Amino acid sequence: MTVLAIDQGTSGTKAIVVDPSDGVVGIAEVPVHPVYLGDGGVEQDPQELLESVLAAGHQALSAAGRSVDVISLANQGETVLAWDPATGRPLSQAVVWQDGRAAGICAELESQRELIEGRTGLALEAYFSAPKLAWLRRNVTNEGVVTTTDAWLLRQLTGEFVTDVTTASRSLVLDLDRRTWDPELLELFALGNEPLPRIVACDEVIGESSAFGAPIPVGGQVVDQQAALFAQGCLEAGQAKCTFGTGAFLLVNTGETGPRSGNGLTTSVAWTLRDQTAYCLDGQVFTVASAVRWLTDVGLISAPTDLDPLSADGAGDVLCIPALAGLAAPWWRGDARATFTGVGLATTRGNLVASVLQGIAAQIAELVAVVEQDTGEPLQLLRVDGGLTRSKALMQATADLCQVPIEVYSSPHATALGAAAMGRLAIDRSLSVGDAVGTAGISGRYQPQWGADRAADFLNRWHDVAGRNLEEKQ
Ligand SMILES: O=P(O)(O)OC[C@H](O)CO
Repeated sequence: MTVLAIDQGTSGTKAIVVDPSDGVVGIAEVPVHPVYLGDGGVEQDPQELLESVLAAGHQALSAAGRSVDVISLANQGETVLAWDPATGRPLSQAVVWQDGRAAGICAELESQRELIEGRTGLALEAYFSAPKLAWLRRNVTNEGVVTTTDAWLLRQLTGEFVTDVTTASRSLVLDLDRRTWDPELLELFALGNEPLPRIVACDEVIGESSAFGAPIPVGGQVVDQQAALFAQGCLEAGQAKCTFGTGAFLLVNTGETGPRSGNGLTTSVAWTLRDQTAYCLDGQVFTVASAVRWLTDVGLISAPTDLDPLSADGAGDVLCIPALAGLAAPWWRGDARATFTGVGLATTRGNLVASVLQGIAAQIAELVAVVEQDTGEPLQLLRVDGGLTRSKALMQATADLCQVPIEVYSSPHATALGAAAMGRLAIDRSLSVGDAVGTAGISGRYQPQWGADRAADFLNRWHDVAGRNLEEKQ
């Protein structure tokens, strides 16, 4: 069964054609261009998203030179828009997951925090989709429907009005244990009268698409992070992956139950496959490739390939909290901003670059510590994927500060491969979940080179600076 898997991400859309015996036989990538507004807004042009999906799909298919049996779609998770259900025409810009403008809507619901967080497993934060949907209704339009981008793209491809259960679990209006829309929460966000997409499993065939020629079934729909967790073969409780993309996203499989984190992580549906649901705990670093793009924009590096040579001499006395778009789990301070401390006349460009990489790794180490607290088990191994795993300096800093061995996934297409495996499960009911994923190849390993004391000392100092930074903002 050959699959066209499309990974519609924040900075681009990737499409791959995967054949079970020949592997990836066609690849195409089309960039998309988020616009960073001064007020914390981050928007995308929905038409650009759709065109990128169509262009990447067509290009991958023509590179592969063969037909496919199913089309799969991984999506950004929390990016939303308003659109006309009759025509599919967008009625707003897409409001991107990094957009902080719905923070006021969350603040208004402060007294309901416990109820919302307990029922959804999430944090009452503008990052998730329902506050953004409410923001669109209040500030942009009362017309049409408001949904996450997957529901709109799937409508464009198939004519169906659906979202998958993993995407719904990133909304703040899903009852996580029942996996149904929650009327009480919808009322709280003033979304009670909105038509909502039907929630489907990740391995459901939702319809057919003629967007790429002859009609092809569409099945295998999932949030991009969950797709990568699946591709990395994290099928057992306790197995974890971190994807280094626009942000970094650490997910740990928790098995058939969705335990609520007492420590600031969030809980989502990892997938529903073969009528079985798996859950995951997840923590986020909002800016990783975004931080590297910022380093490029301000002229500290000319391209991501400069990261390793420039940071070779280390950060010196410089400590960086790279909170360029706020701090996510476990702090949940969207208002935080980046700081550099310890900068002196002898500080070099390389010290600043190294401090940003260390700051990213420190945030991941904070997440690992919370995962260990929540699960009561030390993490044995962290599997990683995503473009920035090419930075050996960043991977080594992550191994050093997390004090965990790291294995780098051998393919640069983890997310698309995860969606493709779900697509195969959708059209081949005899295929098992384990056989659909196969064995993850490893292209690199990193062992911690720092001792535990050195890592703890660094993290204590880093944590103090982060804490002072947050106090000053209060
Ligand atoms: O577009 P990516 O790959 O950076 O991932 C987006 C995240 O899933 C947002 O939560």
